[in-house]
Amino acid sequence: MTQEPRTPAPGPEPDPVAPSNRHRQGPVERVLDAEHRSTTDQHLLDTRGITEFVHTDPWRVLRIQSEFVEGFGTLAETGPAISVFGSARLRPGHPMYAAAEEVGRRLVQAGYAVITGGGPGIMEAANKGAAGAGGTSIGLGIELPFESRLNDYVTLGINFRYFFARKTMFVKYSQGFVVMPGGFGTFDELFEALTLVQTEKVTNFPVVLFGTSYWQGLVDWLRDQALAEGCINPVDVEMLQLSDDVDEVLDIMVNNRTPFLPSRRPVEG
Ligand SMILES: C/C(=C\CNc1ncnc2c1ncn2[C@@H]1O[C@H](COP(=O)(O)O)[C@@H](O)[C@H]1O)CO
Repeated sequence: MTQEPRTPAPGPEPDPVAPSNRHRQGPVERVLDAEHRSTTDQHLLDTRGITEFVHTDPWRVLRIQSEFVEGFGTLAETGPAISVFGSARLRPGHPMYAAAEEVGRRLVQAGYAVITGGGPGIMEAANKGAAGAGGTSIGLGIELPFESRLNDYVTLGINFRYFFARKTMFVKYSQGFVVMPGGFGTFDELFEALTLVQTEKVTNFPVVLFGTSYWQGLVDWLRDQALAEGCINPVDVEMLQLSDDVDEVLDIMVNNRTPFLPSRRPVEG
């Protein structure tokens, strides 16, 4: 048996573009029937289920982006700053702890904010000196597999998941590096700066190695091996300024003295 087509209900034809059918989804406006109307907020709040996306690289890119946004947003108005690096393991009572505290204090008195990795040891000492002098004492912490937290002397802190985002902040927001004795973490920060200066990604960027007896061996090795083998240029060794004297460190930083300027490039020919 064939079914008769349904006769439309009598009455006026519905107007598909009537104002009541116009529907906004964010900035976009569409004509939609009631069945297809929904808001972006509804989708956001209703949708659950698949959660694996939070462990994928595209999602990580957003987290990485958020670290840059947070870092730039927090530090943009910091004013002049110097980063102080050094061992997480040299604790109060070590002469370098006292020296780092003095460096932090003197930098603040010279008008700089002090930036550290926000951890214990030398980082804590530099933050302590800076905070004690009433200055801006910045700690850029890093998430580690073992418990780590910002030291008690950080007055402005940011915690990072990613080393590379954090390292960008040290370079972007400081005018120079003071590198106290330390281990692999300190070497990483030191060689990051040296590479950026060598490749002219940053200019006028003094790097001082504080503690001649600790660092002299590295400088000698760079000269006797790396330079002798032609892996670096003489100006690359000159980038490193050794000092045991806080006054001298201040002088180098304040006067922005980078000894290899104006041109680092090897003469052609
Ligand atoms: C070792 C312990 C905690 C480590 N906590 C750290 N917190 C923040 N930043 C750190 C930490 N450890 C290393 N860093 C970074 O590397 C540099 C020091 O590393 P090193 O290997 O000790 O030289 C330092 O400048 C930080 O930026 C528990 O005691």
